[in-house]
Amino acid sequence: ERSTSSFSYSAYHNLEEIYSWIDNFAMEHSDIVSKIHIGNSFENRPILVLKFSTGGSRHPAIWIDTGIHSREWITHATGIWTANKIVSDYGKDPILTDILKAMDIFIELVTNPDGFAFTHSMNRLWRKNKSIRPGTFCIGVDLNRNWKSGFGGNGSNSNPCSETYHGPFPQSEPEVAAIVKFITAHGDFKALISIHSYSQMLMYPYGRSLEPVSNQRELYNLAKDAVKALYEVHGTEYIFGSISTTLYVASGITVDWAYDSGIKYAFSFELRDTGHYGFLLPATQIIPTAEETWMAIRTVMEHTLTH
Ligand SMILES: O=C(O)[C@H](Cc1ccccc1)CC(O)(O)C[N+](=O)[O-]
Ligand SMILES: [Zn+2]
Repeated sequence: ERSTSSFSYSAYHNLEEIYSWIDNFAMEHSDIVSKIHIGNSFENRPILVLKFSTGGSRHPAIWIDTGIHSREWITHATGIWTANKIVSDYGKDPILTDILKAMDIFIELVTNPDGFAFTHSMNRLWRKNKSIRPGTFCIGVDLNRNWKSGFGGNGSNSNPCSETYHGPFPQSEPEVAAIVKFITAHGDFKALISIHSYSQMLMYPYGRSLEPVSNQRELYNLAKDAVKALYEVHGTEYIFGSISTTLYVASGITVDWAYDSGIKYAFSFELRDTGHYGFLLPATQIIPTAEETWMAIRTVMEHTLTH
């Protein structure tokens, strides 16, 4: 009996439960799934990535990260359900099967493990990582402001006590540096999807400026198609557009770094809801959220495969 079949995909789980699920999941699906240890967090927890591959040495790749902000629990839960969806649907869903025959998918489920552990132990609304440095008593860097692209610009803060503190220098945080090292060494990522909550938005670069990216029209139309596919599942309405024009200016963010590194299909999701529950989204909404989000993710993946 597979231990992942006793795992509840409709409940929130703590770090230990997720890490043991990752181990079991990779073992039980070893034909297509492998677990990669890409580094360690500030408090020395392992940073783990699930790789989905049907073989081939040089497949172009797609990156998905969840939980970069630790309080956004719906994102880890959605990522876990999505991982299981991929192994369940491979060989059955022709679109996914085509994607996986040609491309590899990498999912980092707990992108901020120290912060995530802290949301379970001490502060449910913790956002940043848990790094500490001389000169301040305030803890943590906003990992979605620590990337090199636009580092230190508007929409990030140099005050270590700020929730959007960008850190002392780009990639100062091990959680960011590990991803940069992995994606750069791989060298053939075609798409990146960084998943946040909440607001119900699908966004693309830039965050650091109002200037449109070169393939803005393509990204706009892809986001429109993805949001439509999402809506058709449960009627959830998303807005979409560039980060700076749809939400606010934010600098040093994941998707701007990805785009500037040549990943032309870079997106950020803001999952459910629009503020009623916010970060405290009830577990009853995990599976409906994951089901609708999958349709948008699959739309982005399919476009990446065919363009
Ligand atoms: O400010 C943020 O990093 C996200 C918005 C965002 C998401 C992706 C790229 C740039 C900004 C908002 C959130 O998901 O963190 C929710 N929040 O403000 O806590
Ligand atoms: Zn966030």
